[in-house]
Amino acid sequence: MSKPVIVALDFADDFECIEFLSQFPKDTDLFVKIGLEMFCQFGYPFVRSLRNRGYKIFLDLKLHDIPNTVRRTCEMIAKWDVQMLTVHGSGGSEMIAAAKKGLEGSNTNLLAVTQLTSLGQSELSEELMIPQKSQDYVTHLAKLAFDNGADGVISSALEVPMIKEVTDESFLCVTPGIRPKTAQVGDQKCVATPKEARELGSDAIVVGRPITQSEDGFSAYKNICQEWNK
Ligand SMILES: O=C(O)c1cc(=O)[nH]c(=O)n1[C@@H]1O[C@H](COP(=O)(O)O)[C@@H](O)[C@H]1O
Repeated sequence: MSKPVIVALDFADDFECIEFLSQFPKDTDLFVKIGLEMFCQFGYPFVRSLRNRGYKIFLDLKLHDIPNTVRRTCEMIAKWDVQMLTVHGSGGSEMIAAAKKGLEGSNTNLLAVTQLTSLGQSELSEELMIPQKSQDYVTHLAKLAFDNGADGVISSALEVPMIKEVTDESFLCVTPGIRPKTAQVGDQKCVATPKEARELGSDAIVVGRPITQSEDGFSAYKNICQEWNK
């Protein structure tokens, strides 16, 4: 099975989103990411409607709360038949384990966010006062997630080899911050091309604006899939 290109549906309204999706032929095996922006506006009915179209869903809610609240939230999401869900790894061991417990019996992969790809070393040390080097912090959070039952992490592609080394080959590394050579980097600090991500061992890539803001979203998607799965 080819590894997925997950399309991040970060749209301001559902009409724009549905219009974007209408470019894709019905038989496209689409894997989409629903993030906070769309979920806050359209909630579960939107998730269900995309699932009913046969799309695979990465529900990117980046949960971060006390373990009890996260577990109860995950128990609810476990009924939604989504393929991936995110929590923040920095929520700690108990919170990660509680999320996994909440998802018990479902097919939802639990992914922990390590360090956001929009944060560089200076934000980490100067703003968040985290003394570790960024790479050490990421591998530490990845190991914490692994040890507490997560199925994988969200990280930069550049960090995948280190993460696989401290966890396991089967531990999923899902990587945003993907930019084909011709695309604008924008607010992302840690970027890689689809080819680089593949060579570094990513299990799936998350791509938003290079596809959703393109004149021809379907072609952009196909080109990225081609480079990724070569
Ligand atoms: O959890 C994520 O998906 C995520 C984590 C992270 O560290 N960086 C990151 O960019 N993302 C998401 O990945 C997507 C990237 O979108 P583009 O930068 O438009 O390709 C957005 O939906 C982000 O919310």
